[in-house]
Amino acid sequence: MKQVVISGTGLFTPPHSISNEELVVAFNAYAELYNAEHADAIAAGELTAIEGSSAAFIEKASGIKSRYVMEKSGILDPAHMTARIPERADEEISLQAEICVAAARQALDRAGRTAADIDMVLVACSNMQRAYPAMAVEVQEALGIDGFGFDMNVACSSATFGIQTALAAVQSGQARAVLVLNPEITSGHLNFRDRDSHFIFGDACTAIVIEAAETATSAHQFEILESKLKTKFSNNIRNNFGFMNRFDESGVGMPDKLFRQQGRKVFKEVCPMAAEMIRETVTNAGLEVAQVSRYWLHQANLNMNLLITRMLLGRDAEPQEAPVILDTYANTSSAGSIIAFHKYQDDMPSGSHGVICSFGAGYSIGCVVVRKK
Ligand SMILES: CC(=O)SCCNC(=O)CCNC(=O)[C@H](O)C(C)(C)COP(=O)(O)OP(=O)(O)OC[C@H]1O[C@@H](n2cnc3c(N)ncnc32)[C@H](O)[C@@H]1OP(=O)(O)O
Repeated sequence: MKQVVISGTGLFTPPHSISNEELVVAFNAYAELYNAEHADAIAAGELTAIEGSSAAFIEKASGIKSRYVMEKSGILDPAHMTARIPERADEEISLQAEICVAAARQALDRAGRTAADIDMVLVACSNMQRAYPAMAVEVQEALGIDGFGFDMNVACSSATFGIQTALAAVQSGQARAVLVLNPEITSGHLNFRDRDSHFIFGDACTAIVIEAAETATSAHQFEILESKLKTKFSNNIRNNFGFMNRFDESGVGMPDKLFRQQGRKVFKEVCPMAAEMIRETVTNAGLEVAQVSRYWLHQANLNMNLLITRMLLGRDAEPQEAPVILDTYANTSSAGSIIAFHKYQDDMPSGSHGVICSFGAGYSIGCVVVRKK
């Protein structure tokens, strides 16, 4: 089988950061406004008052201290509680394509490649800005890539599913090199009025170049040794937003058209599945867990990652074994494990092994075992 490598990665980080403290001030002001506005109904027991949020709870429950967003003032306005980003004209590049291009240029540079070397563009993420044309085709045009592109959505596992799709395309000869992009503007699906989840997500975009090892020239190559995907249906992470919402207008814009989850159930069910998948994929690669020196895990929740590595290693992971980026980026959905991979790979010696693992809505789990060249 043809050897395939990840030859470069890129990261777009949005310009604005919001600390837990800032987010909580906005949420609590919103809660006060809501409670005052509905005081009579609350007193009559018809509505429940909204309780305040707390920065200490957020950090303890999730490990998140801050998050990056595309626009900050609207999110922190208690009377608005979502980003203010004007719609662009059809003639302008769309916002999601723009952040793809920024991340892609970095990844191409790092891979020592140009647009002329890429045959396929995959935009793989949780939320697409529009129904069509495919975001990947707009990115392809913006970068001047000949060939083809398409979009795919496997929620938080979109990047690893994208890597496997790219791997298959290179192995089959469909593409010499593939650009996989994960533009996560998660502030669009996050309900900033929901106390249980208003702190969870942040925005970012990652890019990955995948190509045949025999022609790769990059100084940052990771050979893909094995990749494994799994899905199992669950309603515990769900968002009912979609093109059929308008058929039942009473539901348009309701909270179920945004991200919602049963966080405790997700925690309990997904951690063992992820640990098992990693073990299986490492074994399929002809390795033992002890031979893996780095885990670039999905960055949803610090406690999940601590538990998964403990299940695998039988001890607590050292900080460098499972790098954390969710403290400053929060959960960036599919981009999270790739941000960790992008930021924490240069110190690895040639021949060392690592695992990229994502898990999320679906449920979906993707696991990729790599060896530093
Ligand atoms: C895999 C993915 O990417 S999906 C997206 C992210 N999903 C995940 O991270 C799934 C994993 N789940 C989790 O990490 C956790 O369930 C979290 C972080 C979401 C929530 O933490 P939990 O400890 O489970 O909080 P839980 O909802 O049970 O609430 C615990 C208490 O804190 C309170 N609480 C909830 N939100 C807040 C808040 N913002 N501020 C203060 N207190 C709060 C609750 O009212 C509850 O109080 P009680 O014990 O008096 O009833």
